[in-house]
Amino acid sequence: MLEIRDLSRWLPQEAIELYEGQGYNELYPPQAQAVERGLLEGKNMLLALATASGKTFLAELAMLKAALQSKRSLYIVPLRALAAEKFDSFQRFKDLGVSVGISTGDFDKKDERLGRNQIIIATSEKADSLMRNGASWIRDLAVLVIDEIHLLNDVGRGPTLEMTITKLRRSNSGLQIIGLSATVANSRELADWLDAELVSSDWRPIALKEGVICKGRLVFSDEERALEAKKDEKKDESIALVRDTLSQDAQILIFENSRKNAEAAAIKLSNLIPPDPKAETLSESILATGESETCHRLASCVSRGIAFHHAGLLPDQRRLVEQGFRENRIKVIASTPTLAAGLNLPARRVLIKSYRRYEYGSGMVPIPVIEYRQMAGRAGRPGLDPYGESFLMAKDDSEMRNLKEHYIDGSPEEIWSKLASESALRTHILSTITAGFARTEGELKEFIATTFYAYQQDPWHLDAALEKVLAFLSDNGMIVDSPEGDLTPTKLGSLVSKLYIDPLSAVIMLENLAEKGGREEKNGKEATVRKPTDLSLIHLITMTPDMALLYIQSADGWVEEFIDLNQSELFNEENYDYLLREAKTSSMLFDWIGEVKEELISDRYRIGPGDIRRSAETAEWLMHSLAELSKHLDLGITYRAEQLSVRLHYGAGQDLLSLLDLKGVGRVRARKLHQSGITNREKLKSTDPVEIARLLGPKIAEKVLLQLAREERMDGMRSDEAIEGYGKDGEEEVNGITKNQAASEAQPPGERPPANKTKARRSKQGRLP
Ligand SMILES: Nc1ncnc2c1ncn2[C@@H]1O[C@H](COP(=O)(O)OP(=O)(O)OP(=O)(O)O)[C@@H](O)[C@H]1O
Repeated sequence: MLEIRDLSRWLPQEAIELYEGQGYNELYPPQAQAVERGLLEGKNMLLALATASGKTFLAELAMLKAALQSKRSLYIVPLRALAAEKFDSFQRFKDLGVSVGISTGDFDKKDERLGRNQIIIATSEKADSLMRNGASWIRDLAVLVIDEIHLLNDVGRGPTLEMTITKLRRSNSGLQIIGLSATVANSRELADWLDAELVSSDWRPIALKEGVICKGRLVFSDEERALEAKKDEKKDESIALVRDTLSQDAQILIFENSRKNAEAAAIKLSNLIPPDPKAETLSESILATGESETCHRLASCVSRGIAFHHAGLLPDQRRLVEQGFRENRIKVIASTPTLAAGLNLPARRVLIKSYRRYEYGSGMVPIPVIEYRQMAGRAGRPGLDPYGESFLMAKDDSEMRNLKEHYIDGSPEEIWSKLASESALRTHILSTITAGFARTEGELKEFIATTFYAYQQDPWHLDAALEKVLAFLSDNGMIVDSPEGDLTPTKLGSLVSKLYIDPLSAVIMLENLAEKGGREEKNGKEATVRKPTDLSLIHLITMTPDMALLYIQSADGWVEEFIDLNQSELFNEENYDYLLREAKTSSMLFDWIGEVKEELISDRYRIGPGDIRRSAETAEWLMHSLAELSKHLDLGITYRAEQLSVRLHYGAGQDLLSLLDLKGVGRVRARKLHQSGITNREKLKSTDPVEIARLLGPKIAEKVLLQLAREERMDGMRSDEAIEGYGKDGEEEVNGITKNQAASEAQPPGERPPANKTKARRSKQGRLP
C-alpha cells in the first residue's frame, strides 16, 4: 500500500496537501504499481486501466513533478470538450505556482506564448499543427501525456495522433511518455512501441455489476432479479429500469445509437416524470442558449430532470446538461456514445440500449468491446455509490447469452495503426518534409520505420502508397523530388502544411480557380470569364475533402432547383451525387452568412445547431486557407475570401463586418445597430452612450464602450501580434478590417464526421495520384 504522503520523496509537501485536501489518502493498487515501476523516475508508461480508475491522477503526478523542476509537459486529448474539462481541473495547480495553458484553436498559429506555461493541454490536431507552424516550446518538453491513446485505432483521428507522437519523440530527447489507455488486447505491443513499462489492470475503485435486461429480468453472472414493469412498460423495458433507478434516488445514463433515438427516449421519459423545481432554472439557462426547436425540446425535458446529449447540440447546451447531471439536477441523460468518450460523468446505472450502431457502407454493426467497456465503465460514482450497474438489452435468451459471452465475459479487441490510408499519408508526409523531419527519401523511410504502423507490420506495405503520395506532392508543386532522392518543400508545400489542410484540398481550390479563369481559352468558346462570386467561393471549399458535407434526404428535391438556378456560379463537379451534397451544404452556409435564423436553418436542413456551428467553423477555416493561398499565389481573391471567412465565423452579412469583432456584439446586435444607422465603428464611437445602452442593453453597452476606448488608446500602435499575417499584400487594410480574433476555435478535423469517407470519395473521382 502506498499512501499519498509517501509521494513526498518526489513531490513537495504542498502538492501532497493538495491531494489530501481532495480526500485522497492512499493510491489505488494500479496507481501504486505505476509509481513503483518508475512513473516518478522518468520512465515511459502505458497505463491500460479501466474507466475512472485514476489514470489522470498518475499523469498529474508526473507533470507536477516536472513543473516543480521548471520543466514543461504537454497533455494531449482527443476532444475540445475534454481539453476544457482538464484545463478547469488543472487550475487547482495554480496554488502550487504551476501555470496551465490550453490550445485548441486556429490551426495556422504558432502560439509561442503558450510555452510560458508548465502544463499545456492541446488536442492532437492542434499539437500537430503547432509542430508544423514551428512553435519552439514543443521541442522542449519533459513529459508527454496522451489521453485515450487507444484511439490510434481510430480511422479519423488515429493517423494524426500516431504521427504527432512519433514526431514529438524524435524532437524531444529524454521525453517521458505516459499513455493513458482503455484495456486493449495488444497493450504489450503498444507499450513496446513506446519503450514503456506496461501497467494493465481491470481494477476499479467501485465494483461494477454488468448485466443484461431480458424479458422482465435483470440477469447478472451471479444473480437474477425481476424488473418490475407496469403493463405499458412491457414493450420498452428501459422505462421500467429508469423508473426503478429513480425510485432509488439514483441517476442513469442511457446510451442510444442515434441522435433521433436519444431525443425520442428523453422525450418519452420526460412524460413519465412531473416537472422538478430543482431543474427549472437549468431549463431556463438552456432556453437562453438559442431558439431552435432542439433547444426547446431539450429545455422542456430538462425541466423534468431528463436530458438528451449529442453532437447536434451547441457546446453550451452540452456543458449545461453535463453540469446539471453532476449537480444531480438532471437524473437521466439519453445520449449518443459521445458522452462515453472520456468525460468525467459517472452515474449509478448505465443502460446500453442497443449494441448495434449504423456504420456507413456496412449497415448496423455490433459495437467493439472496447466501446462497450467505456460506456459500461461510467457506472458507479466513487465515494457516492456502493457499486455501479450496467445493462445491455436482449429480446430473448439466446441474444442474452451472446451478449454476455461477447461483451461481459469477452476480451477487448486489438488496436491497429490506421496510418496506411493514402489520405492520411498525403497530409502527414508533407508535414514531415516541411517540418524538417525528413530531407531525403531515405530519411523519410527511416522516419516511417519509427511509427506504430511499422512496429506492428512490415512497412513495405507502405512503400507503394509512399511513392504515390510523393509523386502527388511533387506533381502539384508542394515538394521538389530530385533524382538523388532529396526532398525539398516548396513555398506552396510549406504554406499548405501550415494551413493544416489536406494537400488535395489545396489542389482542388487552385485547379478550379485556374480553370474558371481560363475557361474561355480552354473551351475555345465565347464564354465570359466570370469572377467567382461569394457562392462560387463557398462552393469551392465544399468541394474539398476537408469539408464534411450534408447528406441528401428524400425531402431535398429543392437542391436540384438550387443547382439549376445557380449553375453559372457553381464550379464544375463531375459527380452529380457529390454536386447535390456540395450544393446543399453551400446553400446552408449561404443562409448562415445571410443571417437566416438558426432555427430556420435547423429545420430546413434537418440538422442541429451544433452541426451548423461545426460546418461554419470548418468553412471559416477553409475560406481563410483559400485567402492565404490567394495571398501567396496572387489569385486576386484574398480580400474577398478573408471577408467571407469572417462572415462564416459570425454568420453575418458583409455590411456588418466592422461591427462584428466587438466582443459581446454578435450578428443579431450588430444588425440592430446597423438598422439604427450605426453602420460602422466610427459612427458607433460618435453615438451617445445612452443610445448605445438603449440598443444593446446596459451591460453589453458598457463592454463595448470599454473596447472602443481601449481601441482609441491603441490607435496607431496596434501590437504586431494583433495584425499578424495581415496587411502583407496591402489588400486587407482597405476597410480597416481587423483579423477575426474571436475565431479561435477552428474545428479539429478529428471532430468532424468521418473525414476518411469524404476523402475516399475524392479518390473515386480520379483526382488522386
Ligand atoms: N487515489 C485516489 N484516491 C481517491 N480518489 C481518487 C484517487 N485517484 C483518482 N481519484 C478520483 O477518481 C476519479 C476518477 O479518476 P480519473 O479521472 O483520474 O480516472 P481516469 O482513469 O482518468 O478516468 P477515464 O477513464 O474517464 O479517463 C476522479 O474523481 C479522481 O479524483
